[in-house]
This record gives sequence, C-alpha cells and structure tokens, in this order.
Amino acid sequence: MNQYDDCWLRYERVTENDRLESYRRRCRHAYVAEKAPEHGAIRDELRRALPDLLGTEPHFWQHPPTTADGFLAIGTPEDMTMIADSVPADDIAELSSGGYLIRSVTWNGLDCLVVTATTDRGLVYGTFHLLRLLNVRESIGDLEVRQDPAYENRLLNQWDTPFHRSVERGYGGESIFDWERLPDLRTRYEDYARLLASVGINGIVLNNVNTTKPARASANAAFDEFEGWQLLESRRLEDLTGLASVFRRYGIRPYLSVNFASPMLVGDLDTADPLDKDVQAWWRRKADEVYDLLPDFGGFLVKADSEGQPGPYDYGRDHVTGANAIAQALKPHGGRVWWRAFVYGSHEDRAVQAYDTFEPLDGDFADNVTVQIKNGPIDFQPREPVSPLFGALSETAIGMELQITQEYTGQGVHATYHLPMWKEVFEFDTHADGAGTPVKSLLRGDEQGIVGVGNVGEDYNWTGHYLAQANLYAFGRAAWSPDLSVETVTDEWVRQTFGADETVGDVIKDILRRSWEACIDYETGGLGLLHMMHNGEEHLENHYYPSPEEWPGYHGASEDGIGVDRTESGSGYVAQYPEPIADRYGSVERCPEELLLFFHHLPWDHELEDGTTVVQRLYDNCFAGVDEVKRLRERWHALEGRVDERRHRHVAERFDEQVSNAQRWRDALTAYFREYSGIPDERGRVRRD
Ligand SMILES: CO[C@H]1[C@H](O)[C@@H](O)[C@H](O)O[C@@H]1C(=O)O
Repeated sequence: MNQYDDCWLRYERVTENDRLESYRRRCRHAYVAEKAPEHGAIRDELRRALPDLLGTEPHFWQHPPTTADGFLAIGTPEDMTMIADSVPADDIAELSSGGYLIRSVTWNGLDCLVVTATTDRGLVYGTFHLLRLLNVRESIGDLEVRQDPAYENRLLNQWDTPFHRSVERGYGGESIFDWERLPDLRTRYEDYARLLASVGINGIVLNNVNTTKPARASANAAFDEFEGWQLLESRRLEDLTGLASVFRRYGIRPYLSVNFASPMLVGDLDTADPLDKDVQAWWRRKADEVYDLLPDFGGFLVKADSEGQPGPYDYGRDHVTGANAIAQALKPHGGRVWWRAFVYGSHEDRAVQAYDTFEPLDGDFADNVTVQIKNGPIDFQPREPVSPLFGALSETAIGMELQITQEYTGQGVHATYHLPMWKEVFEFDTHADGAGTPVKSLLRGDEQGIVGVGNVGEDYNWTGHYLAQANLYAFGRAAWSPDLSVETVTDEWVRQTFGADETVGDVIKDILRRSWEACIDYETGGLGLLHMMHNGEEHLENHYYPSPEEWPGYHGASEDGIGVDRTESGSGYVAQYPEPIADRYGSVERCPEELLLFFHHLPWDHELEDGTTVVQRLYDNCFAGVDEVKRLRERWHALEGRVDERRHRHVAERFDEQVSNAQRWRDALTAYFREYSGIPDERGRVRRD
C-alpha cells in the first residue's frame, strides 16, 4: 500500500499492443552511463517505471546489448561511443546546460532510442521526458526531440518552517521535511526530488523566507518558535548534507533562506551592519563552511526589511549594500543571493513601494545578486497587474516569484488552476525594449530565472487537493518553457495522472481551464478588485474567508464608488509603467476591464462598455462564479465510477466545501457592495444586511 500518492509518476501499464511492442523493443534493454549520481537516479527511475509500463524488468547492460533487437542508450557522448556515433557532435554541443536530445536511431541494424545531453542533469530531464512520452502513449518510432530550458534557474521556494514542521501558507499537511531527524533520510525526500526533476526543477530553497517570527504572528502555536535562521548553525548544516545528496541525484541544487541578522543570531557579533568589516568576514567564513559541506550549494534567499524581517534599513543602509555584503561571501563559490523585492508598509498605496525602492538601485547590485520579484505589486492575488519592476531593472538580474500554493485562491479546498494566470503574466508586454517585450523574455540568462512557492506537505495527496498537484506540475513545465500552451501542459498532466479515459480527461481539463476565472469572480467580483479576505488568527482561516470590511484601502469601496485611484490624481502608481502602458492603465476608457478598479475609483453606477453598471457587473460576476463552480462540481460528480473511489470521493468533498465557501464569498461581497452603493441587484438576488 502506497504511503502517499504517485501524482503524475503513475506509470500505468501500456495495453495498446502496437505501442507495447514498440516500447518493449526499444526500452527493455537499457545501456545507461553509470559514473555520476544522476545516472543512479536514472536507473532507479527505469527500474520503477518500465515494469509498471511494460510488464518487464529492464535489462541493464554495461555495453551496447548484443542479444537484443533494440535498446535504450542514455549517456553523454563522452560516456558512450555508440552515442557519439549515432548523434552528430554539433547537435549535442549546441545544447544548453540542462538541455537534451531524444532520438530514434538505427545502430548496427538495431532500433535504438538515444537520450543524450551535455550534462548529467540533462540526462535526468531527458529520461523523464521519455517516460512521459510512454506514459501518454506517444509513438517512439521516429523521435526527434530537442529540448533546452528557457530559464537557467527554475527554483522551488519552500515556506517550510523547521523543527515543528509547519508550512506557512501550506495546505497539504505538515512539512515533509523531518528536520529534527536529519541527517536520517525519508523515501519521501527522494520521491519529492523525482516529482521536481520530472518537470525540470533544478533548485530548492529548503526553508521559509520568514526565518524569524514575523511581526503579525500571534501567540499561536504554529508561529511560536521560528528558528529558520538556525539552519546556518554548523550542527544544522551538517544535518543537511544527506538531504542535499538526495536532491543532487536529480540535478537539484539546495539553497537556504537566511536571516539578515545571522551574524548576530548564528554568530556572536553585536551587529549585522553590512558595511561592518567583521560582518562581511563573518559571512565569508559562513559561506566557506557551507560550501565545504555542500559543494553544489546554490545560494541564499533573503527576505529583508519586509513584514518584520530584519534588514539593512536597521543600519540605515539600502538594499544594495545589504545584498552585496552577503553576495561577496558567496562569489568565490559561484553562489548567488536571491534578494526579495517584497517590501511595503511605508507608502499609503502598497503597490507603489517595491518599484520606488528598487528601480533607483538598478545596476548597483553585485553580479551574483538576483532581485526576486513577485508577479504582482500587491501579493499573489487572484488577478493583479504585472509588477512594473519587470522591465524597469535592465541593469539588474531578476527572478519572477509565483505562488504555486493557493494562499489566496482557495487554499487546499478550492480547485483553482494557476497556469492560465501565469500565462497571462508571461505574455504581458512590458514595452521594456519597445513593443514586443513580454515578461517571459526578461528572465533568460544564467543569473536569472523563475521561482515558485511550493504547495506540498505530508498529506497522502501531497497538496491537500488532488487537483492542486496540477499547479506544481504546471509550474515546472512553464518554468522549462513558458511558450507551452495551457492545453498542452494540462493534457500532459491529466493523461499521466488520470489515465486515458477521454471523458475523465475532458471533465478535468474543463474544471482546470475554468477554475481561475471562477475564483476571481466569487472571491473579488472581478474588474480588478482584490484583497478582500479575512486576516484570521488560525492558519487555515487566514486569507480563506471573505472580509472586505478589513481592507478599504485595497478596494476603495465608499458611498460614492469603488476602486483605487492609482492615476496622477491618486497614488500615481500608474506612472511606474512605461508608455503606452501608463496611458492605457491611466485612462478609464482604455484600461482593460479586468483591471479597471485596480487603477480607478469609479461611481457605482459608472457604465461599462456593454452598458452594465460597475455594481451590477460585480453582482453578476459573484453569482456567475458560484454557478460555474456548481456546474464544475456536477461534472466531477458525474465521473463517479470512472475515477478511483479514493480520489473521486476526496475531490467531490472538496467541491462541496468549495461551493459553500464560494457562496459565502459571494454573499459577503454582494452584501458589502449593496450596503455601500445603496443600489439593489437588478435580478433581486442580493439581500440587504
Ligand atoms: C512568507 O510570508 C508570506 C506571508 O505568509 C504571506 O501572507 C504573504 O503572501 O507574503 C509573505 C511573503 O511573501 O514573504
């Protein structure tokens, strides 16, 4: 009995005879390189996958098989002359560091499949790609696959809090990392590494960015002992070596979130002033120690001067001085500082501060500092405009931070697929180099990349909701190639996770495709409104229930209208965008409706393009969102008997809770809009409080 779900690495038996015969002929015999840790991971994955898929154990050879009618060869040209003979050297040499080729070749009259790359990590990704093709029953007779990742850095940020195994904004149960028992290892660590490597993730920040107790934490057990900073202590670092070796086999580099005051907390200095020579020396010694233990360590992630975390402002220094003081220590080891731009609190309009703080610093960060920017200017809301920092830091390495976990989109209960949201962000034209400069084009290069805040925990299904697994899968695929369509990625995930039943596939794809817009509708009313959630004490209620009255500054509801004026007559935020974006957002007529009330404060009876008033559209959206979820729930219920009982029942229960929660949002928001506007719903659905 499985301890936990296999997610998309299910490897269900191939029943289609033609495929089975072709797969067996080319994959039953395997000639796999065997010097690097990654090669061991590849063999293990073939040992797991092929018996399930093909009903035969793989036969591993240490040379090209002599008694087979075909075989699978996995290695670099240096590993195997057979590969050097079969694939032109230039084709391989052109590959990027994580890239790979999969080719059907005839070698000595044998039908062979070659998976090759310039790096062992590329071989891991190539192997998972091949297994994905078998999993979705692709023909492998004439394969000509060449893949290069779009982004060099494709990182997971775990908001796991050591020692009491909680996960901030985690809805999949407690942390999978049993920190207190390290260096003892759990098989779950390897299975997590497999899931991440199978979608091309190549780095993991193991612990929460909140490395000390954040300002807002109440005396709630979950927040009591924030000891994330202790991971830099020597005894704790040693404990990480085993965990790092597990991820290393899958080409995943470990990173740590560190506290800016570590020289005082971990060291015994009485300052963490970044200009202090002892402080700089302390960071150098600590970095040397880290790399002695973890030679492939990726670097440090820092949340500074943000939500109560210490930072350079404590010493009257700016973010450049702070980041560079840590970067100089990592430089000799090739390490990188990922410095978060998530700062707010000193400006009335929260959206304004990050750009105001970081744009003037463009070009001053050390070259091994990457500024990590959340996709939106507020905070992972169901829909936000793209942060104006994208395109504004042309002399600074940047990374985009996305949230895989569903902090604001229904947590572990609602089925909300984030990929359509991310695609909207990727395709947004920043006009950084004139028209045609989409966000996705700004993140390339060795120093840059994309980061996802993880959603896994100890639950059997890892993510609290089986359909939330799709968000982790989609993040990896989108980080590998942002040009992949929502359809392609969703098809892959559904096919590997729920099998070949087309009816099942169609329903799940429909649910995923429509879930995000439905969430926007019932959680915000749409039109660019956001941030109307309850800021409760308990972990599982915080940001889950509606409470618009808590955040008037975020949605601008008042007797005379709703929305936040971010034009020159308001906070002036719109000017942070270059033309023609500023002009478009700054004009009520040209601003896209889905962002209208993010940039403008409008009368409740302001008429939209189709003549509907703002308040009526908000009512309609809230009701439409709930109706959509009800419809999707019906579609899921109708799959009873076609999806295994365990997953069907789990998702059905979640849908029931989602519908009642969505109704709660709808009723709270529409009553609030009714109260403030004094304007009844034309369809008489909205009650007066
Ligand atoms: C890790 O802290 C989080 C905090 O839980 C969350 O509510 C907010 O989204 O942002 C913070 C951040 O991104 O740092």
